Amino acid sequence: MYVSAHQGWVTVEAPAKLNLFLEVLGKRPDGFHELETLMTSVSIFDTLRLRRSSDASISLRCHWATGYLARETAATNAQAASSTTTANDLPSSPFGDLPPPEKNIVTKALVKLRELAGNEQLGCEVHLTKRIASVAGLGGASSDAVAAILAANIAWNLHFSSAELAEVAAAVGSDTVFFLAGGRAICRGRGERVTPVKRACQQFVVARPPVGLSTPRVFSKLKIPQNPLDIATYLGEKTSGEKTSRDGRLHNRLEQPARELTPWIGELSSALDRAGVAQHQMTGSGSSYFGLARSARHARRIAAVLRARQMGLVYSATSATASGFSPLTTTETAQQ
Ligand SMILES: C[C@@](CO)(OP(=O)(O)O)[C@H](O)COP(=O)(O)OP(=O)(O)OC[C@H]1O[C@@H](n2ccc(N)nc2=O)[C@H](O)[C@@H]1O
Ligand SMILES: Nc1ncnc2c1ncn2[C@@H]1O[C@H](COP(=O)(O)OP(=O)(O)O)[C@@H](O)[C@H]1O
Repeated sequence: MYVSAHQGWVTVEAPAKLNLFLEVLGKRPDGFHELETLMTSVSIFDTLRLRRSSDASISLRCHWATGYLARETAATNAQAASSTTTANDLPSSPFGDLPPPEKNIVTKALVKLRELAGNEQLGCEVHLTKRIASVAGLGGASSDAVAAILAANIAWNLHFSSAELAEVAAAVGSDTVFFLAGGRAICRGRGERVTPVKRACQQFVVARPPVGLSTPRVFSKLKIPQNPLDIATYLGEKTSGEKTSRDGRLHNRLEQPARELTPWIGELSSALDRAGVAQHQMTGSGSSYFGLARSARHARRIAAVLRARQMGLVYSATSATASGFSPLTTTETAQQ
C-alpha cells in the first residue's frame, strides 16, 4: 500500500494480489477452509481517499476508473442500512458489480474500526476509484478494506498498533490481513496467519474474463485433496534462516472446481499456452487467470494478444517492491 496525506485527505493506493500457490488442507468446523497460500501483491491499484467529517456519518462514493458508477446514489450514511438501491438496478461494468455503499466492505471495515475505537461519533467521507476487477480472485475488496482502515487510523488519530489493525482487518475478511504489509507472504489458517517471504520481482499478465466467480460457489465445488501439496514445492531452500521464494511450480487447488463453473478458465489457459507462456494458472477463487512473463515487455506483448482475442479485461503487472508496500513503515506524512 502507498499511503500519503495532504490537506486533510489521506490517499491510499490499494494493490491487487495473485495466488502463486494455493492448497486447501481441509474444511474447518466453522465452515471455512484451512489454506496454505503464497500471495504476492501486484501493481494494479484501487485508489481510496478519505477525510474526517464533522458528523458521525460514513459516506462512500465508489466508481470504476473507467467512469462506470458503482452506485448512482453513492453517498450514504453507514447507519442507513435500509437504502433502497439494489445490486441489480444499475448498469454493470466489465469489471464486475459492486454492492451499494452500506454493503461495501469499506463501510463495514470503518464501522468495525470505530466500534473498536469506542467512538461511534467518528465520521468520514470516502472516495473509492476502482481498477481491480471484482469477483476476480484479485482481492480487490480486501485490499480496499485495509486501505480504509489505514486511512481512518490516520484521519481519526487512533494510533492503533499493527496488531490492532490486523484484528480489525481479520474481522471483515479472510485475505485482508495480508494486505496490511503486502509484498509476498505465505498465508495460513483462514488466510489470516501471515508469514512474509523474500520477494523476487516478477512480471505478470493477468486477464479477468467477462464472467466473475463467487468465492463460496467455487469452494462448494471443491473436493478436499487426500494428499495436499506442500508449499515447499513452490518455495526454495532457506537463506539466512528465512525462506526465500524461487520461481517454483505454480499450483491452485481451486482451479479445477472453477473450470467446472466456467469455460473461461480453460480458454485462458489455452490462449496462454498458444502464446508460449510457460507458467500460468488461475488466481484465488477466480475468475482471473495469470501468466508469468519473462519481462515487462513480454507481459505487455502477451496482454496485447489477449486483448486482441477479447479475453476480457487484461492487465500487465509487476510484483510488489520492498519499499512501496509497507503501510506500517510508510511516508512521514502518513505516520502523523
Ligand atoms: C480463497 C481466497 C484465496 O486468496 O480467494 P479469493 O477470494 O481471493 O479469490 C481468499 O482467501 C478468500 O478471502 P476473502 O475473499 O476475504 O474471503 P471471505 O470473504 O472471508 O469468505 C468468503 C467465503 O469464502 C469461503 N472461504 C473463504 C476463505 C477460506 N479460507 N475458506 C472458505 O471457505 C467461505 O465460504 C466464505 O463465506
Ligand atoms: N470495495 C469493494 N470492491 C469490490 N467488491 C466488493 C467491495 N465491497 C464489497 N464487495 C463484494 O465483495 C465481493 C467480491 O470481492 P472481490 O475482492 O472483488 O473478489 P475476490 O475476493 O474474488 O477478488 C463481491 O460480492 C462484491 O459485491
